Amino acid sequence: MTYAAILLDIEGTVCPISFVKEVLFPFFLKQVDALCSSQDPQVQRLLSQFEVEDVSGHIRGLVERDVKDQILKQLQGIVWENGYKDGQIKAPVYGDAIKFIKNSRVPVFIYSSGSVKAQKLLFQYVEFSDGTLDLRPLIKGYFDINTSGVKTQSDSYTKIAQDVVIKPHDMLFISDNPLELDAANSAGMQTMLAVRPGNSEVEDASKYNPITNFDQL
Ligand SMILES: CSCCC(=O)C(=O)COP(=O)(O)O
Ligand SMILES: [Mg+2]
Repeated sequence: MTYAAILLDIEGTVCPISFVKEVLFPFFLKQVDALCSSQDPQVQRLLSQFEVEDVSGHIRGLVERDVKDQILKQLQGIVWENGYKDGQIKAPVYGDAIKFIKNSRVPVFIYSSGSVKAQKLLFQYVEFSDGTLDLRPLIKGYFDINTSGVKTQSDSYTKIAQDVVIKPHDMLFISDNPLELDAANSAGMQTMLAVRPGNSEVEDASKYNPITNFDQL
């Protein structure tokens, strides 16, 4: 497989799903009430876009159902920033993914449902030895549902390729989600399935070019 750029999903690909579901989401949920009474203008502007009476209940429901909602994802980025900055959160990026990003001979881009702000925080505070490692200088660009659309639609991948100024076929997208791989494939990208401990089992995984480790690239 030859490619000129690589596009990586986050959850279930470069870090475990359990980090998002058992660390990031609970951290956010604990702050929902404080968030809803925040006087911060950016937070207030985002909250006002939820056209519901029970904003706090609505937000909790979105998190519980793991809805990839643009407003929610921006609010999560704002809340997680405090957790990363005061050392409560460190991102457990897989060792093989760290090694791959460090040694990649092609530019590395990220595409996640998490906001670009949340993505940058995750790569700034990568758990490493007894401290953290900042991988941001090695990441060429970030895409989210706000910049590029939802990850299960092929148009999103067409737009990303246009933004990177590359032919879709010259980009390799790796994700744990076959629906995302189908969408990227329809846009002409090459794809691989990330198979990691704790990921949902994928029917017919062999047809998606599965890898369990970035050393296999
Ligand atoms: C950027 S870290 C937060 C991850 C997140 O909120 C999420 O929904 C994960 O989605 P992904 O597209 O990375 O599978
Ligand atoms: Mg994923």
